[in-house]
Amino acid sequence: MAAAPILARRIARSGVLPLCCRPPSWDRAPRQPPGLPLAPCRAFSNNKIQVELDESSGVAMMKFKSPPVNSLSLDFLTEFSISLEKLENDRACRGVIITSTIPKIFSSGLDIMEMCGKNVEHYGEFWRAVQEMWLRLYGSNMVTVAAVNGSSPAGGCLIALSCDYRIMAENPKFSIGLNEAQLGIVAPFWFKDTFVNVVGHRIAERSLQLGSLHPAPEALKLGLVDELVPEEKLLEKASAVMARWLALPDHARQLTKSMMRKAVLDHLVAHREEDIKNFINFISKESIQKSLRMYMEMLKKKKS
Ligand SMILES: CCCCCCC/C=C/C(=O)SCCNC(=O)CCNC(=O)[C@H](O)C(C)(C)COP(=O)(O)OP(=O)(O)OC[C@H]1O[C@@H](n2cnc3c(N)ncnc32)[C@H](O)[C@@H]1OP(=O)(O)O
Repeated sequence: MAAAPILARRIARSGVLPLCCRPPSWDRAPRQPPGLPLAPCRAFSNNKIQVELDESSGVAMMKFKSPPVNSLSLDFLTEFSISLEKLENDRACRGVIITSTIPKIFSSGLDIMEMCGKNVEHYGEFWRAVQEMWLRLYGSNMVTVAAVNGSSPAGGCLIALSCDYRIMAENPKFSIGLNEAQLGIVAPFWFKDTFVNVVGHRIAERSLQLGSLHPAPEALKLGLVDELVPEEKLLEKASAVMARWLALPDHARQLTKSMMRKAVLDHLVAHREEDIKNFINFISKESIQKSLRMYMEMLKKKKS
């Protein structure tokens, strides 16, 4: 029996406190008393995500490892939320770098198969898990850096947008954006708000209406990512950025982050059930199901 639905229900029941459930952490600087041997790396690896926490720096490396394309299935989202929760509650952890082990792909976004031909209960459970993941990531007290080492459409882009800083591999073949309109679906208001908060209203409106996927150099120009670096330098750069952000007192950075993001987080928290109903109604429409099936066929044809 699959564990994910049980875990998803467990998370859902526990409820999420955006920004964030653990106490403020200005007293949580990583502790490495001088003269002691280097603190060990603590690792936990589940099926789809691998996490390593370096206790000496307080930085966790989170790597997506769900072939072929790191699509955000219910299982993946559940694992992601649990991993974030574990790190959030770990006093040794102050920051997380998110990247992928799959060559050329950061994440292909929400798993389209989770939105095709399933029943209403499944759609509800799936959408709650999508919300949960975003509330935890966007509302995290940790410093979050996305090291985008491949293409990152739709839900993959949302993950990057929800981080504090985005570094992308400078390969023009890698693209990023909220391309939902190309699938005949609509990014929900909290995807849109997250996007607007990063790139501003005009760029977000044009990009969303066109369902654009921006090659890395264009993404940089639009401010969708903060910098581009050669792929082999991506993790080194992410660590350097992380060190700069962690040099500030946690409480000042966290309260500032909360001030910037609170309205958008509160909006979803206040309308969570309505948002789930809206998703179920939308995705259950035969016309939407047809669009998604056609899109999946198009992906398969592209291969042959
Ligand atoms: C009111 C609310 C309304 C609803 C809101 C819903 C919001 C939705 C958000 C989303 O995230 S929707 C998903 C959007 N994602 C995409 O458009 C990406 C589609 N995929 C691609 O463009 C490419 O696959 C890729 C990621 C660029 C990788 O290309 P590559 O050539 O390396 O691999 P492929 O041969 O295309 O794919 C391999 C394999 O994986 C399947 N697959 C790809 N993406 C997805 C996905 N998102 N979900 C499920 N499956 C996916 C693809 O079909 C191939 O399968 P097989 O043919 O091998 O069986």
